Amino acid sequence: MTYTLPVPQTSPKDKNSFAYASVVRRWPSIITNVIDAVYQSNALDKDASAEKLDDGKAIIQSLSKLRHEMGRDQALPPITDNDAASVNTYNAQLAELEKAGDNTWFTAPWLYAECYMYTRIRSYFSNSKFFQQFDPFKKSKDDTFKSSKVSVFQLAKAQEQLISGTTKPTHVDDSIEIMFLEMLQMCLWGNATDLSLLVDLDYADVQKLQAVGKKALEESFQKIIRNDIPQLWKYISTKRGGRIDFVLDNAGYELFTDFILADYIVNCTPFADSIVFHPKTIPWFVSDVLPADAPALLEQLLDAKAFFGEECAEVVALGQRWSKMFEQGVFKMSLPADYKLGSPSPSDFWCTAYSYPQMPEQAPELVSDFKQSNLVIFKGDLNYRKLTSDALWDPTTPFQTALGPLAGQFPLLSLRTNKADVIVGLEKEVAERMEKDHPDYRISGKFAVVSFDM
Ligand SMILES: O=P(O)(O)OC[C@@]1(O)O[C@H](CO)[C@@H](O)[C@@H]1O
Repeated sequence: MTYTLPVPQTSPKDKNSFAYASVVRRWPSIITNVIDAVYQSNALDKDASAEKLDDGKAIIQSLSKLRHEMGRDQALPPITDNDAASVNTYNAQLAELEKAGDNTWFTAPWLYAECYMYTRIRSYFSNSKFFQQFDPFKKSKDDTFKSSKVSVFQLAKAQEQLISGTTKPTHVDDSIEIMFLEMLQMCLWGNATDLSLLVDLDYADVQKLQAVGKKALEESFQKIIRNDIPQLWKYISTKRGGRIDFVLDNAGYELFTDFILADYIVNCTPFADSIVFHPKTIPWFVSDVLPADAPALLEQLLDAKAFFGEECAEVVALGQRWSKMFEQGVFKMSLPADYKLGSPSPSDFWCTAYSYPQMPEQAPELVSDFKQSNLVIFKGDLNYRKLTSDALWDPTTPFQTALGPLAGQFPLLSLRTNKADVIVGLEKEVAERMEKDHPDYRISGKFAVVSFDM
């Protein structure tokens, strides 16, 4: 049966919302950056044929038109993409929005319009001749990962110490519980610094959010305003063997922290023997992981000196161990590294505008697959927005209520730093205190929630 959401979704119609600020300020600047990436690609390719240069110019023209449309709050036209299967779902949803008169940039639900924007941007590349596999965000992903050098080196050293000489335990003790908690936190805060947010943060903020020392983690523990780790621990500590899935978020530093946690789980706990990582199928929300981003990260670690500009034996060792784990199938990406962007695949659902309560109806094969997993970890803000339908729930609404028909389907954990209006699962007293003391707690990226359902 089709799920009917009991509350409205967030919308830029509310001028006080983060959704509104994002449509006004962030999206145009993201489109400008894509234009710049295409321009640079043409400018740097000294051997480019006139045909390729014209191809790039046509994309730039379409992108400028898109930005103009947005600024004028025009109606969203149906998307035409020669390849992408998900385009039909966008156009069907758009037809429904049109009936309700909510089919312009400032009247469509924020989640729909944002997913639509990335799919529209993708369509220009997909329909081009020379830019079909071009990721306009690749350079910014790499640049930001480079600037995370301090935390990357620190984590690599700690990880090598932790893992070398460890044999995989068969039973659980207090030290595993303490370390597991720290690892989850490290991975959670790895989400704080995604690229689309960098529009609003300065470099010092980013460094602070990436701090991984013991003291920093203790401080950030206080900032987890809903914390289901005790419930998660009760469940996961009984698991032996099998697999855990990560529905990924950002490439670079966040993916590095995902690999650290995954490495720890398979080598230092009995909770799973293998990990499956789920990337996106098209360039998405600026910094989301594409299939090719995982091998690229391994290469960057293997050649740490060239990439980070400094030797670090532990970083290289991590690159070597993780490469081996991929070869052995202990780590696995759900799409191959040579996946052709946008081509039909079982992962199409991730780049639709559907929320996850619609997963049982729209992607039943994903639900069946996840039922085989010990735990599915959803990383980041966008996954949280989709888990909760990006709706205007009262903050004290139970997470399970917001999950709708997804609740109880498979064990799931959301690790999310708060970067959007939606929030659920808070105690009344916490919600009131946050509203009073930190009115921007939903969007600043400085607070987080860890939510679990099984
Ligand atoms: O999923 P992520 O990387 O944690 O966050 C995605 C994000 O940066 O993009 C949206 C705004 O454009 C917000 O939901 C959120 O702030």
